[in-house]
Amino acid sequence: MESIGVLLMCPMYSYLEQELQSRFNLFKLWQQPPSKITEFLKSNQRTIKAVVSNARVGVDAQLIDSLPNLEIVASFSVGFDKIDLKRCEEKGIRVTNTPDVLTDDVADLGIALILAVLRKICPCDGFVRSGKWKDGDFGLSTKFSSKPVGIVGLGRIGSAIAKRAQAFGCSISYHSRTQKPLKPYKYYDNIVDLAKNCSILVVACSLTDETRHIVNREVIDALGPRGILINVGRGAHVDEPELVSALLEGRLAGAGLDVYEDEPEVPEPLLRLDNVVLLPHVGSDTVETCNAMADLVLANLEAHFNSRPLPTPVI
Ligand SMILES: O=CC(=O)O
Repeated sequence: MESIGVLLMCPMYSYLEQELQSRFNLFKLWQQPPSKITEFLKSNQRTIKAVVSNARVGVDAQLIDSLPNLEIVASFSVGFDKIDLKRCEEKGIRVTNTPDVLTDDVADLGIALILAVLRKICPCDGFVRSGKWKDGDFGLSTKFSSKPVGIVGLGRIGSAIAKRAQAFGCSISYHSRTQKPLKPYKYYDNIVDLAKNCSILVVACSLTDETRHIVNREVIDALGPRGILINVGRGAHVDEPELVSALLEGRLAGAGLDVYEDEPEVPEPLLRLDNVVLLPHVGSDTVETCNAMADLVLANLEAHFNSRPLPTPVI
């Protein structure tokens, strides 16, 4: 394996980097000066047979075209919306991701965001630290248990969020492309109707052309001034300027966001709102899960180069 060239797109979890380094001929793209990247790719194009990407960086058609011996793209992420799947398919390049191992963490964080927004965890923490508690009580927040929760996308992560929210006594409904006959939750074929009928809307679907900006002004207005929006999917699921104006105008009660349209940029007005909880895209970032994701990336590469079936193929 030491002779197989693997191109790592950006700095990643150190354990993964070390293991790739010890098993393959590892190239680190970000260590090349931008003006030298074309030359670097040209001089190593014969050796590089695999690319390791992640949710933030992906792999575009230009890079794929510049690596004629590329056989596999292994993403250190469950989402593959930044990988040009069409180009990979055209060229017979395999693509893998890291599903299942991160489901619990992302679902846990979804629930944490709901609780943080409704129970005002961050402002409460600030209240204690600033010493304001000595001047009086904090005030009231909003109950989570038994609230109606609407989930956009009832895949692995959406289902795990549903299960957790059920344990809080919440009624669960969902919107997805097709109804899931085995799921005991109310289905809406229209996201606006889902938003009208819940007070917590959680986005947990994958990003596709159909789900880009699926949460638009109409959906936000259907959720209404007592509703909150939670996004653990992708920033581009939400029309961000519409979300910002709804929050500023009081047309939405709050939001808990782990993802943004233009990461790491976060719309500036959100930084001043205390009914919004902002996380830096850390849904799966626990030691346990990152170890498991790294092992899955390595297992996919090893399987591919030993002509075994891929553990978690996308294509
Ligand atoms: O966003 C994170 C992932 O896709 O794994």
